[in-house]
Amino acid sequence: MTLVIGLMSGTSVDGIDAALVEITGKEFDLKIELLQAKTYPYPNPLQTEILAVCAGDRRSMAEFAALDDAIAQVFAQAAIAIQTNQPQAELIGSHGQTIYHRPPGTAIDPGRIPGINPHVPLGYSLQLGRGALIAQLTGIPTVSNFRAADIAAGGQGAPLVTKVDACLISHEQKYRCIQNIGGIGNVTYLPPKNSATINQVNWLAQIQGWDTGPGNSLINLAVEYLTEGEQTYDRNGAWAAQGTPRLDLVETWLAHPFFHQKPPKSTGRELFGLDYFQQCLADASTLAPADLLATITELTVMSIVRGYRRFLPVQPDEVFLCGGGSRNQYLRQRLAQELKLPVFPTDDLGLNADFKEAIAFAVFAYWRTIGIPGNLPHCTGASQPMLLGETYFI
Ligand SMILES: Nc1ncnc2c1ncn2[C@@H]1O[C@H](COP(=O)(O)OP(=O)(O)OP(=O)(O)O)[C@@H](O)[C@H]1O
Ligand SMILES: CC(=O)N[C@H]1[C@@H]2OC[C@@H](O2)[C@@H](O)[C@@H]1O[C@H](C)C(=O)O
Repeated sequence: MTLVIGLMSGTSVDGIDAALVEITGKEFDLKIELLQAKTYPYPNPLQTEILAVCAGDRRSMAEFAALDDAIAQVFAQAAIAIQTNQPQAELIGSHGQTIYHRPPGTAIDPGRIPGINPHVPLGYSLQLGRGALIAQLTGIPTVSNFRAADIAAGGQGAPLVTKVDACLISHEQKYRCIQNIGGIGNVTYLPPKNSATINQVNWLAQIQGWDTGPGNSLINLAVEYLTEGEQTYDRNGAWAAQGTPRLDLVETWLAHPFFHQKPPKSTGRELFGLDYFQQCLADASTLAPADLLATITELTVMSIVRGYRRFLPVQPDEVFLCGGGSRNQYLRQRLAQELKLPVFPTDDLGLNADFKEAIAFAVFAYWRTIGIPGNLPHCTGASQPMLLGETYFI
């Protein structure tokens, strides 16, 4: 049994999810017990700084390094706090804060540096909150920078949780989808374990996972816009539920090439952030507030539904939600209606929907120390299974 802390802050940039877990087993016998879990909100000035940098504001390298260390400090504080009245953890797995994500095959600023080809064969993903400082401040060995190894092998570096989902919540007979609705959405498709013909390698090869597009990112931006910053999200989807989605606009927005691209695929705030929201707003300028929110929520719903129909070999028997969007009742209801399927939170499988990603990074750190690869290469597009993360000892 190993006691591990998982730390995650996602694309919503709302705070650090910390999970203290007991881990036993390895892959197919992997078991976790959640001892303590809490979200520690970012201090306001730090959140503002992160959002500004994510949105493309420029900083000097000295300021950038200071931001890296500021994030590491609040992650370390979260790791210390989550152990209150608990036994001391042996290991930390810290995802850090994604500041920038560029999938392979995409290049920016062509020709910005004369004589340099901007088209390189690898993607790029930057998470701040360096593990070295977290290890130093907590006195606990820390694994971080989990996406780099998958990207080095030609992969997207995301979504990574696919293999953790496979090991923890697949079913013997049923086809399951595990849908995360954070800032961005991502799905894990899990065929029944007994469908494997019949060894575990074949079963793993049938699993799929990709980023579905926006989760709550556009919904949050819409609420902030409509309330002039007074509110940051549509609690339980209550506001959207009062509106009617404009389906023609949803269809227009679904024409975006990302939704048509075959997996492996990943995305971030770079694609579904402020610029994209402003384009949506320009299309929807005449809509009443509730209709705007219903329409933007419908985009998340239909991007998920169409993705399943287009890319899955077999439609799921049941869908489980995680991430903050699993608490949006309107969104959940719309998904269930469109999919004509039961949709539950992963809590119903014994896996806390709010902390599943933090738990996953505890598992990745644990796998790193016992030498088990964390990625499913056919899902991320990497050439091979990779040990994920860099370990820092004190
Ligand atoms: N009760 C609720 N009703 C509606 N939406 C909610 C509720 N609780 C949380 N959310 C939404 O969930 C978001 C946070 O989700 P989560 O913490 O899963 O995101 P994240 O981890 O930052 O994202 P990602 O998975 O993309 O990295 C909030 O910003 C909000 O939009
Ligand atoms: C680059 C990055 O941080 N991606 C996140 C983000 O949030 C959801 C989705 O986009 C997913 O691809 C990923 O996180 C999860 C934990 C993953 O890698 O599986």
